[in-house]
Amino acid sequence: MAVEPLSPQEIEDALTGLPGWSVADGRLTRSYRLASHVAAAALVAHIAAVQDELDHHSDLTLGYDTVSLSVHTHSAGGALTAKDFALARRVEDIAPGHGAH
Ligand SMILES: C[C@H](O)[C@H](O)[C@H]1CNC2=NC(N)=NC(=O)C2=N1
Repeated sequence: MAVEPLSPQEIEDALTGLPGWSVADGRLTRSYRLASHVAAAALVAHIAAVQDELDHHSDLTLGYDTVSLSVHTHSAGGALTAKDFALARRVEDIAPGHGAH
């Protein structure tokens, strides 16, 4: 399925519904802080499952007590698309259950 790049206005509008997320170097990105390394690793595993479900994958980085995501859409030439924002919204849904903030 072809997925279209979002316009700058569409990106701005989508970001207003995603506090904590920003666009850096053309990628949609957010970092979370967790209570421990194991808690952070559990969030990574949960995000990985969501990404497989959506068939859309971020660069996902595990730190000591942090998890960072950075995503754009390869199949749209690296543009930001609705798929990136759909993933961000799903991650926002699950992150609080891991104590992420
Ligand atoms: C074949 C498979 O559907 C594609 O490779 C998917 C997998 N995950 C993906 N993730 C991201 N971020 N962009 C893509 O274009 C993409 N394409």
